[in-house]
Amino acid sequence: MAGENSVMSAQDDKIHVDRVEKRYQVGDRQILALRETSLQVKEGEFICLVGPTGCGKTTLLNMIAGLESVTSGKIVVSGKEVHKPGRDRGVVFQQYALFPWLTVRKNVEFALSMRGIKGIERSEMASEFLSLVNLKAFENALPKQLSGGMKQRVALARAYAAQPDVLLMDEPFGALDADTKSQLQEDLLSSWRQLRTTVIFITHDVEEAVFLAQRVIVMAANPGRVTAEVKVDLPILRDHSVRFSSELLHYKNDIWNRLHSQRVEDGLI
Ligand SMILES: Nc1ncnc2c1ncn2[C@@H]1O[C@H](COP(=O)(O)OP(=O)(O)OP(=O)(O)O)[C@@H](O)[C@H]1O
Repeated sequence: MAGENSVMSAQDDKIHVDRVEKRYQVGDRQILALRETSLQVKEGEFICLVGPTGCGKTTLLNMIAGLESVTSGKIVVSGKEVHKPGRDRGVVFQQYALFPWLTVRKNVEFALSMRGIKGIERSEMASEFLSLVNLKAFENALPKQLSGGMKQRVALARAYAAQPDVLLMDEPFGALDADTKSQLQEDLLSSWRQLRTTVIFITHDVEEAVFLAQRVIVMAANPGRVTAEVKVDLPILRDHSVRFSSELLHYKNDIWNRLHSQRVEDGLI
């Protein structure tokens, strides 16, 4: 792995993906979805995974979530080997997995109930998380009355309310228009600065990856693998001005070039 930031001590790691491989059997064919892959993520770090379709981003995320098993190697989160899903790891998908029969507030309160929080405390905490994603005014609406961006905000509030140690996000803003997407990116960063959850975020959008991440993991397909890590040294406070800065453009071009040269090297173009 061409890692600029791969020297990290094991005790700093919140997530340690250790020589993990994933194979799927499809009929009499074996698919190597992820070739031996290692990755370390520090507590409170925000990393993005980028790469072409089929490079194993979702597979890797699902294995960290415990939704998929590893074929070999191991994944350790907070010092414990992952064998199944757990409340320490929250997942946010592209499709907002909300309960359609519950109001916005009840959707968020549900996550708090799962943590055993009841009564006034639950109600107050739900209000805080709804304010965090700017949805207080819509707390009594049902999901079907909301736009895509608003539904995704509810999904975020619910994920935050579950207070996972690790937030795993699979293209959560992929289906949104550009304006809503930028707003949600800025909101996500501002919530992350407050909550300091460890985040792994998948995206196809290189600009989104650079804007959000402290480190971008670049992947390639056939077989799925990590080909580079790029440390993003942009200010921790990233607003609109950072989005159009020459520094961001520099990182964006660097990652584009890496993705492009990998495709050339793999004989795909
Ligand atoms: N359940 C499955 N059974 C068989 N093959 C699978 C399964 N899930 C994923 N794959 C294969 O594993 C490889 C990696 O898939 P994965 O969905 O992880 O890629 P991805 O990088 O997330 O792609 P995309 O960007 O299109 O979402 C692909 O070749 C895919 O076809």
